[in-house]
Amino acid sequence: MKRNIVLVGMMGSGKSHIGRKLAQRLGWQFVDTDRRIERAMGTTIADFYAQAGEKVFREREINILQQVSRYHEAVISFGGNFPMTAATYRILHRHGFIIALLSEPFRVEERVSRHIGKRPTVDYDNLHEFVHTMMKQWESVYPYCDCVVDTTRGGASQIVETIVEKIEEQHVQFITRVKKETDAK
Ligand SMILES: Nc1ncnc2c1ncn2[C@@H]1O[C@H](COP(=O)(O)OP(=O)(O)O)[C@@H](O)[C@H]1O
Ligand SMILES: O=C(O)C1=C[C@@H](OP(=O)(O)O)[C@@H](O)[C@H](O)C1
Ligand SMILES: [Mg+2]
Repeated sequence: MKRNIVLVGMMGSGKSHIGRKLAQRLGWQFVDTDRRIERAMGTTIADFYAQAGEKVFREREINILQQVSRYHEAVISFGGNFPMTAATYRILHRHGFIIALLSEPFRVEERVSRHIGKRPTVDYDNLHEFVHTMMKQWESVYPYCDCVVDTTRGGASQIVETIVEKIEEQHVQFITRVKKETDAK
């Protein structure tokens, strides 16, 4: 039995966008680790990253994983460079159905170019090469994910339905949140 759905994968694959829509479709809560960090730190990811540095940023992401991994009925989107180590994978996999999103390089380049400055680790001067390297890194992670979904084409609603179908095909069982009487009020 799983508790939640986690979305991982390269930047620009649509984790935040699709994650929100998937949560709406399921009537679940949506958590984006970037938004959590921004709320906790009272600043943007770009500013926090610039001030605190990569090591502290990754520690924050792992800390959020520890906070949210036991949530029920939540769709949780992680950052595109979230450290997928044996230790973080164990936590993700224990409670979460892990969905990796991937898109073809041209689409990733197009999407990450929309909000320059938002993603602090992107090398915009060598974007093509940067995306290629990022894809290579993610390739080794896909085999460990419960399902991989291509988000190059199709609107969000279509991709969400593909994900729902895959979950049904795999007969994934989720522990449902115990509804309190006050929920209905
Ligand atoms: N299926 C899609 N169709 C059209 N636009 C999309 C789709 N998925 C993502 N986008 C857009 O691409 C950009 C990057 O998506 P985002 O969800 O932030 O990706 P990630 O969180 O994986 O970096 C956003 O502007 C988003 O609205
Ligand atoms: O790890 C990183 O360097 C980041 C990845 C990006 O995640 P996305 O995959 O959601 O774009 C971005 O949102 C975040 O601000 C920083
Ligand atoms: Mg995102």
